Amino acid sequence: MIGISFTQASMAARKRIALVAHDHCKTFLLDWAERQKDKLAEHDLLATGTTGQLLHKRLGLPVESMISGPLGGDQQLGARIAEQRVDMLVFFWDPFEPQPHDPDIKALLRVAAVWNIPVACNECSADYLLSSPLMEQAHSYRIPDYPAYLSGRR
Ligand SMILES: O=C(CO)COP(=O)(O)O
Repeated sequence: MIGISFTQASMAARKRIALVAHDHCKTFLLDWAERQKDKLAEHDLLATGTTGQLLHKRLGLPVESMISGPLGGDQQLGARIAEQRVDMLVFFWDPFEPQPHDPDIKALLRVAAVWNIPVACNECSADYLLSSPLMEQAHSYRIPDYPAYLSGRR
């Protein structure tokens, strides 16, 4: 990435996990979340609108819900990532159906890559993430050095 320098940030042991699923993938996410409930309960959960409502109903855990995805929820989560208020994204996006808010979805996935947060796009990768020893410990990771970026923008 030209013109961007990086710095180290600390990710706390307790993660802020964003959970999102498109309609045809919601059952997969809900079943996965129920299976992983004990692990998820150790972290803070947030989600797009419908996904959050369904997760709360299924798990009985607190879930901070944004607006529904097609109405701007993906963008809300993207903004939280840019503000370093989300540590991890589990997004079961639908590989078989076009979505009306595709630009928002791309933007969410892009900003997650920019800020170097772990992303799982399906059940198997989500299992790999949750089974990482890093889930239970604070660790440092690389993020864009925004003050350095800004001082170079003269
Ligand atoms: O569309 C979504 C993500 O792009 C998900 O939104 P909902 O959780 O509101 O269905």
